[in-house]
Amino acid sequence: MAPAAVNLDIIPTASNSKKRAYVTFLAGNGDYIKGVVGLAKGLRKVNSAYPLVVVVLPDVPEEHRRILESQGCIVKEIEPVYPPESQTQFAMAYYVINYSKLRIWKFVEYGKMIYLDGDIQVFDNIDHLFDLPDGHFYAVMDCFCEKTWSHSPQYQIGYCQQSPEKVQWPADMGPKPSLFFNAGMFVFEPSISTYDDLLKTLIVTPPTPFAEQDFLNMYFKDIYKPIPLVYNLVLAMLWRHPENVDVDEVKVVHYCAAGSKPWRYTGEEENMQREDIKMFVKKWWDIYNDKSLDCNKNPILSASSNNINGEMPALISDPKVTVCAPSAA
Ligand SMILES: O=c1ccn([C@@H]2O[C@H](COP(=O)(O)OP(=O)(O)O)[C@@H](O)[C@H]2O)c(=O)[nH]1
Ligand SMILES: OC[C@H]1O[C@H](O[C@@H]2[C@@H](O)[C@H](O)[C@@H](O)[C@H](O)[C@@H]2O)[C@H](O)[C@@H](O)[C@H]1O
Ligand SMILES: [Mn+2]
Repeated sequence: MAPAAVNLDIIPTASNSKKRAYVTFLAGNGDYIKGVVGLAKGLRKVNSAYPLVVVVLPDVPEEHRRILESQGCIVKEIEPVYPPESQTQFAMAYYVINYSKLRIWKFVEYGKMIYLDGDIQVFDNIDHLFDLPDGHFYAVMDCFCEKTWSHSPQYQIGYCQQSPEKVQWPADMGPKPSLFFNAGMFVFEPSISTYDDLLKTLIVTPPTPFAEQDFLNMYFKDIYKPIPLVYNLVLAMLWRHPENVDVDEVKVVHYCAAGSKPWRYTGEEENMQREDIKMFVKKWWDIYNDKSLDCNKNPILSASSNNINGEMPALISDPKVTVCAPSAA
């Protein structure tokens, strides 16, 4: 049995009435912009009530920032955060830029935020996660079975927290490691004191292969609470732990398996010809290509609050036209 996740049916409503937002991260002038545009459209499709803040590094071209703004995103530039110098090899060389995610703790104009990687898509509304009680760090448990984990003792002995009964943690390997989350999706509360402490701690923490993911796991291990994997389906779960996955229940998909990023998908890599993978890649493209989900800053819509009849303008109820400013923005 996998460790019990928080039961989302019985969560009390958080008292926190401060602003809320989704936040994602964009670096470079490559094709991740497509991922973020897809995400913005996906959040709109499921009627999320909260805006998407896109944190960009200075190397994101002006043109890409304009595209994001035209999609209704709030673009905020941040300075990169670099890890201390070391000889460590990251699981992927580009993970070095991911420490910049730590800057999002600075956004205290928001009481609570949900971080989503740019290679994530939402297929169902997850706004209710903002109501989770304060004081914890919520995320989905990761899987240790893919080759990117080959540096770890877990991988070497075939242990995965997703099916801990298959290979038990051996007593002679010391205490069982704490639960480990995937850092592509998490619910957190911005805080200046946490932000300052994160950066101070980073300076004295040697980098490890999963970069900021390892660091966040270490930093938040005492307040981490797992949430069900429907909130961040790491695609490798489909072939590593199929008994844990109900494809029809999945709300959030994380295209992190090698070869699965929809905008780079060729179908050639291992597992990429699976029907479930092809279905999720197609579903991503359907959202990305759906023109009715483009943010349409139509002046008629923005005049709606002045409507003299006190009625909703016809356009608002027209399903082909999308209001881009979320109601709670
Ligand atoms: O060239 C890049 C590489 C990464 N990212 C951002 O960093 C996140 C983490 O990288 P990625 O999702 O590729 O890692 P994975 O989840 O596949 O391990 C991405 O989702 C993007 O939000 C980016 O903007 N540009
Ligand atoms: O910088 C570290 C990165 O680590 C994560 O990568 C994943 C992914 O690469 C899979 O291929 C692995 O199998 C999986 O376990 C691993 O966690 C996050 O998704 C990403 O947002 C980022 O934090
Ligand atoms: Mn990712």
